[in-house]
Amino acid sequence: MLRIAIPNKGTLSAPAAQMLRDAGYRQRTDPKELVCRDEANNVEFFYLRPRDIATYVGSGDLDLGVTGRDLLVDSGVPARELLDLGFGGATFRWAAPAGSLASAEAIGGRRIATAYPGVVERYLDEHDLKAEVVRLDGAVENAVRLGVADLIADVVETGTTLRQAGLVTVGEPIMRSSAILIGREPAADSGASAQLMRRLQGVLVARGYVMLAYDVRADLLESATALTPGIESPTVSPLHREGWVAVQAMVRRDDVHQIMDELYDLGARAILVTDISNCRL
Ligand SMILES: Nc1ncnc2c1ncn2[C@@H]1O[C@H](COP(=O)(O)OP(=O)(O)OP(=O)(O)O)[C@@H](O)[C@H]1O
Ligand SMILES: O=P(O)(O)OC[C@H]1O[C@H](OP(=O)(O)OP(=O)(O)O)[C@H](O)[C@@H]1O
Ligand SMILES: [Mg+2]
Repeated sequence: MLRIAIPNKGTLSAPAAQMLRDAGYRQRTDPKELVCRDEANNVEFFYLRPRDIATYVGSGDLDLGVTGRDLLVDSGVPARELLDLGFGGATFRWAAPAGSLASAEAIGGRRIATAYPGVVERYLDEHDLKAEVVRLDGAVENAVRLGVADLIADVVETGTTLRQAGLVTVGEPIMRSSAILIGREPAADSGASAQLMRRLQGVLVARGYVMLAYDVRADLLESATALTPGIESPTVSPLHREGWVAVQAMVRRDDVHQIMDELYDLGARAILVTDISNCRL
């Protein structure tokens, strides 16, 4: 049975469970449950703190896990990223009181508060810088005004927490994070984990694409399919009406309105958009 770690609470917990449900897996119904067996799919889910997930996967005690890229890097364990899951996006950044730090190069010799010492130390090593790392558990934005640090390194999503603490970001992001599926290094080559990956990829495609269908005059088909080339190739079927064809193709959800406008201007009609609930490409 495949054993998978899922965040039990926090930012990544609900979207991770939803993505697994969308991929056809059973998930816990009570947030207090810490284990959920999905007999039909031969998978067992363990609900753990997101920060601990890389530890369990790196040690080989669990096969796969869902965590943040920043948390995987911070842990330093021998687990690797298998798939970007497309949610939980955030940047990890330096921040300090406005005007107190000219650039990221100026962090040398300062005191840095963070809940991610592994990420900060990796940056310091790579940039040949020395600084004091003050390890905190959370609410790191308070550290500067309370005097324990000169700057912080933390997760920034909307920037609201930084602004409220009177801090501004300094330099480029240290890293860009999102929720990822992680596995052991070297990879455990199991059919069940390949199946899970295919299912999750199916959900990602279904979320990113829609199915577009329209009717168009046959002499305009080449121009129309240039706008909707699909992933492999568009499906073209004859219509009862002489000289017209029906076309079906997947298009990126973000582009669909622009493409519909262009198809309409070209002369296509009966343009319909349908959500894809899942797929295997
Ligand atoms: N707005 C956000 N705040 C915090 N983490 C976020 C945010 N958006 C995405 N993430 C990601 O979520 C993960 C951290 O998850 P979570 O917030 O559950 O952990 P935590 O801060 O250690 O736990 P908690 O806040 O529940 O004590 C990281 O990978 C981080 O990049
Ligand atoms: O840019 P924002 O949208 O404001 O989000 C980022 C903030 O949210 C998280 O804190 P969380 O609420 O998880 O508390 P914590 O610091 O105790 O982990 C993170 O640590 C930042 O403080
Ligand atoms: Mg948090």
